[in-house]
Amino acid sequence: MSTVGKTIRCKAAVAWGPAQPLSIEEIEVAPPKKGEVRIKILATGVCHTDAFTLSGKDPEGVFPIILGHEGGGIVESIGEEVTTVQPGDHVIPLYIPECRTCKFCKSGKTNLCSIVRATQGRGLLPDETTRFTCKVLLEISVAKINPHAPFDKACLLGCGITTGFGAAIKTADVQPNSTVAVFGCGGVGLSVIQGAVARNASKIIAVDLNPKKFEYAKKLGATDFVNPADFEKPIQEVLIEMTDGGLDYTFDCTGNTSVMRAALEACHKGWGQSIIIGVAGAGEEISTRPLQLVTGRVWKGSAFGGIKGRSELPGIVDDYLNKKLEVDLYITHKFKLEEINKAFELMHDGDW
Ligand SMILES: NC(=O)C1=CN([C@@H]2O[C@H](COP(=O)(O)OP(=O)(O)OC[C@H]3O[C@@H](n4cnc5c(N)ncnc54)[C@H](OP(=O)(O)O)[C@@H]3O)[C@@H](O)[C@H]2O)C=CC1
Ligand SMILES: N[C@@H](CCC(=O)N[C@@H](CSC=O)C(=O)NCC(=O)O)C(=O)O
Ligand SMILES: [Zn+2]
Ligand SMILES: [Zn+2]
Repeated sequence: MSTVGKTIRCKAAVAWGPAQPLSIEEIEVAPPKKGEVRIKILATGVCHTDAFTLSGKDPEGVFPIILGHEGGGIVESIGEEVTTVQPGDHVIPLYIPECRTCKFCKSGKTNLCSIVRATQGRGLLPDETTRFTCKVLLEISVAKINPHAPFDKACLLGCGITTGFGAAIKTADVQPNSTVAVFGCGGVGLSVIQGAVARNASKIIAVDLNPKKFEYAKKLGATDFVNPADFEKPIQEVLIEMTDGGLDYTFDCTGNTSVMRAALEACHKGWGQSIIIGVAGAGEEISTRPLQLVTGRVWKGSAFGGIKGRSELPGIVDDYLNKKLEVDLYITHKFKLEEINKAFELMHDGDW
């Protein structure tokens, strides 16, 4: 029986409050309005940003909330005036949309489309309402992808992998034969490594407190492995000694503001660039001696790897299908929705 135009009942993992386990609830999903798309979500990854929001440290975290911004699914129905996707299309939802008409989209300088940002942090659509309670998005927040891509893999391209890969190849524009250090080798950091390999960097140093992450970093092409716990001196000094004065590019993929400082200060004087990808908690700030910047180091940030979701994400999905981008290695476990809390526990343990 067709569900078009009707309210749907489905299951969702709801966070009722900070630091509480998610609870599986039946929710109602209203039909999409003008310019909106209702999606049947079939798979989702868990990104550290989900854990961050769940922790209560996200200044924009409003509860109750249905987490999960790394998804894949099929368009179930569309609202009036939607023209670029239709029911049955395979899609990845975008947390940064691409309207192609706002000042940001037209600038050619950024992927940070502004259309939903004002209401997004409050869990609302731009008309200040919600269809929830579920996955109804604006048409501009949907990337249509190759239907041959399996959702349980492609969903990871909806955040972590694309973010790290894009930060290396787009935001930093890593050059051949350059040196790179990646702080934090979770899903995001491992993908920076993939981007650095794609750009033929000559030295790629994986930095993590958890040595288990080095197995993955090695498989993806990191050349050196450094655990800050093995050294008594600041990690930036260790890295500067290893690289004859510092790195060409460093990336923070931890969200820890002390690590962000170390990553900047590990850069080579005169030209080193440090890219902040990690998300830090409410009230946290970064600092360094201004001399670090005066002497030519550059501090930048990157959201979703600088990737424009509708224009560029479908090509990244094709790169995966054409075996140019590794995704399968990232999947350590698969859980049913009812077991979602185990996924968060494993992310915090990092012990798999
Ligand atoms: N800007 C953007 O668009 C995006 C930002 N993010 C952010 O990027 C960050 C990484 O996300 P994700 O890869 O999913 O996270 P993970 O938790 O999977 O990975 C983080 C890694 O950093 C390690 N780590 C923690 N502290 C340190 C330290 N002091 N020195 C070195 N390594 C350390 C962790 O080790 P251990 O296992 O021991 O904890 C872990 O291996 C998060 O802050 C997330 O919110 C994510 C997606 C998009
Ligand atoms: N709500 C947080 C900010 C969260 C954040 O930094 N989001 C990143 C993506 S992280 C994905 O896993 C992002 O793309 N931000 C773009 C933006 O416009 O915010 C807070 O308020 O600190
Ligand atoms: Zn994410
Ligand atoms: Zn826009």
